[in-house]
Amino acid sequence: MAKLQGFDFWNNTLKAARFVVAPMVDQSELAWRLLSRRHGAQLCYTPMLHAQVFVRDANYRRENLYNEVCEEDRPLITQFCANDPEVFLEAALLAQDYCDAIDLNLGCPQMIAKRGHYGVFLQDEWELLEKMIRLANEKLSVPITCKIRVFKEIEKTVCYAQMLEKAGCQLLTVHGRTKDQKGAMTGIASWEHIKAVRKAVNIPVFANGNIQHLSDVERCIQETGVQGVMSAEGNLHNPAIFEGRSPPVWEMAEEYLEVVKQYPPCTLSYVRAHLFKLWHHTLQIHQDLREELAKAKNLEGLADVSKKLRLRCQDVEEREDSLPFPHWICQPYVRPVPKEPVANGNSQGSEVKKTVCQKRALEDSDGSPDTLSKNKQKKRSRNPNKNFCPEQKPKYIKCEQCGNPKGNKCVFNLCRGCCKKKAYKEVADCPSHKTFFQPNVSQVLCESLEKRQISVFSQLLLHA
Ligand SMILES: Cc1cc2nc3c(=O)[nH]c(=O)nc-3n(C[C@H](O)[C@H](O)[C@H](O)COP(=O)(O)O)c2cc1C
Repeated sequence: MAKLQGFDFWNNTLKAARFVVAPMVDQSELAWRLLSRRHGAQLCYTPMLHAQVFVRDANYRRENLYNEVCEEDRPLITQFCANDPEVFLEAALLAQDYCDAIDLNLGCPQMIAKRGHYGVFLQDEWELLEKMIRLANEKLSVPITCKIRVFKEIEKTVCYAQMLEKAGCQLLTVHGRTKDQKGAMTGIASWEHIKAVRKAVNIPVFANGNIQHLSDVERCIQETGVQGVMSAEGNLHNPAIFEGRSPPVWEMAEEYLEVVKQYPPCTLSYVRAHLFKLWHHTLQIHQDLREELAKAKNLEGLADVSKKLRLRCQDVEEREDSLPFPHWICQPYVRPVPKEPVANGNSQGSEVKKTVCQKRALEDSDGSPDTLSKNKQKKRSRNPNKNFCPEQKPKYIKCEQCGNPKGNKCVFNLCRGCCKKKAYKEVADCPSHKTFFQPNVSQVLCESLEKRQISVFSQLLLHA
């Protein structure tokens, strides 16, 4: 049968899915996808998989895709990060029989993506992207889709989307944030950009960003004209988001734990992370259980903590059920508003505007103290004088050979590694690096004493 394309693919294979669970590393695993589907999600993505590792490592393939195959988990899109057309194709060929489409991640803005040269860091390499998508579209039996971030300029974003469509992309997810809107500077996504892309291409478009309630989904579709809406953090904090319900957290937590048991194995750290997100608000109050949750060694341990949280909530519920937003109700995670306005002005979503969300600072941001990433905030709490401004960092004198900082008093003006090599080669000492090759006087005395003792001892033996 001929491969379905664009709207036919969306209508038939994806069954015109409107409610989509985002690809989420360590979080959109099978159990979570199944839970989300039970509560209204119509399409899910696997977490991002690394194409090169997928090709070379059979265990990685089994653990992250093959062993997760399950009838109820369709339609499913497998997402890869890749930067080489051949490798991407090879990985996609190995995955295509286990899913309904292959997605290329062009949105990841994190440091790890920068180092690995993938995700949003391919945003300017149109020729390479064109090649990757064209080859995949030609050779795969399932459609190829892309998930992108926007450029600051709407026109450039539109041209980018058109280029991807022309290369063979059959469905486009547009995350309405730029490459720099990450960590503490996440801010609001621009639906203006998404709307412009929707108008300019002839393939289905999913909008991503600013989705915290079902009302956001409906407004987004109305304002942008997209086919569907993708949620990541909104879904993690309320897996029933697409039902338009805000159930008690324990209902979702217990159902999730049941699914985990039913579909083993599920990595314990994923389960723990889900429980931390679900119970986020309650754990602000019952801080003592936070540590217990962090330290639980197995699924039963995690379930026990979850149960304790439920009992405490139910206890409080009876006494304080007049609270407008009780902490035990699934609800979005509201982050503090960044002090600086976000570059991307034209953003929508009245409810979202009130609850501006800054994403977790997973990636290193290099901003001011107001916008320090979580990692840097932790470092700052350990050392209040820590300075993250690159200009104000102390300047080190460089090793003459490799450019690393040189040892303070190194006699060769080198770093430890280079100094050791030089000292060894030249049989020379560097007291500052404690490398000694020239025997000193006491060493010589010791050695000769030792020799004398040995010879006396051997003579005694001879005469014995
Ligand atoms: C825990 C977590 C993991 C994520 N992993 C991925 C990923 O594997 N691939 C990807 O394209 N985006 C990933 N993202 C980004 C989301 O898919 C989404 O684009 C982003 O969170 C914005 O959507 P939201 O406003 O609904 O959270 C991740 C986000 C979160 C919170």
